Amino acid sequence: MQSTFNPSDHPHRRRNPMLGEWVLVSPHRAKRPWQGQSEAPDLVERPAYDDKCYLCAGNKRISGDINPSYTGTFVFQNDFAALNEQVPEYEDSDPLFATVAERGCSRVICFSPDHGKTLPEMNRDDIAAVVDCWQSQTRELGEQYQWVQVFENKGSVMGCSNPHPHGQIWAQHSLPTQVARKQQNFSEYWAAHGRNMLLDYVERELSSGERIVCRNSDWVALVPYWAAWPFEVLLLPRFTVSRMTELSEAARISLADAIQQLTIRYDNLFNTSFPYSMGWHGAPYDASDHPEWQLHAHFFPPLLRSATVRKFMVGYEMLAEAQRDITPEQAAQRLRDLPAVHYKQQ
Ligand SMILES: O=C1CCN([C@@H]2O[C@H](COP(=O)(O)O)[C@@H](O)[C@H]2O)C(=O)N1
Repeated sequence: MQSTFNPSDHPHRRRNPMLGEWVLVSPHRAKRPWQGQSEAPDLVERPAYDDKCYLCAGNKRISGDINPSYTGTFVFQNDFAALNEQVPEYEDSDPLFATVAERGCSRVICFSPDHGKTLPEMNRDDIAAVVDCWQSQTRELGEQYQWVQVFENKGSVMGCSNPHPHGQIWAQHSLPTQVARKQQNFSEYWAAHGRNMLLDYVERELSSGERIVCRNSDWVALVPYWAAWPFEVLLLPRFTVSRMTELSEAARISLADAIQQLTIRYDNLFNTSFPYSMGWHGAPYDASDHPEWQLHAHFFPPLLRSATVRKFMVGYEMLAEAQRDITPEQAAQRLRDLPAVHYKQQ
């Protein structure tokens, strides 16, 4: 047995300080042969307009509403909303069957009228228009709700029900489970150290460099030390900002650049439209300033070793804790070394 511990060879656990959870890292497992399920690579070239698409400009949605001939982003109320306002008050604090009525809203944001262009294929100004829309929607909904969840499910393998590039915005009165847990851990870190956890973390990562994927003057995309998904990325600001609504125009433009750099690398990893679920977390919309919070985005991609082999969070991960094969450092290196030009433009 090797006398000294080597994190690139030896199984070990890493702790996620945002969620207070551990991840099992088993570096040697990445070498095992794969004879399981293969995902069909997404090599489909989509047209700029599809007359059967419910999200395309000018088309009729399932509700019978006609989409406007939009030329930028387009936001509509989800016709199958998971949350709505017409809910009577109800709360039962039974220790085994606690229940509370929840009110909110669900919206869909079409990134652009182009049915075939995902974020990595859009130009930076059009990505900045998506960022502006995230900000304006969050500002509007943050007036009424404590929590606004901006997210995108990209690719059919992520359960995305419509290929037209889009995201969703759900807003609600309660703090969802993951957010409440972050609130607790950020507050405890602030109380113990008098500093902001993610500002400390981003400084440590920038000085180490080994998990950085790409960066610009305002933002850094990195594979977090405690990443669970193989090519999971945390997108962090290098400046103090606790909510999406506080981003200046310059910070929104540099964010569009960071998103473009990251998602191009993602597509270049396996020369396919790289599936992921992504979303933003920032301070809740309540009366506090929340100096313990930093705005940040998570990218959770399922692919593991090719356009057709994905990681499954099943078995051990459902019963014990998240587990990964390649280390975060190896994943970051793979992404960092990829070309900055999209494979379709090469
Ligand atoms: O006519 C439609 C089609 C899809 N939708 C909504 O668009 C959303 C697409 O998002 P997903 O691809 O992430 O499922 C989905 O939640 C679905 O309910 C409408 O609201 N109206």
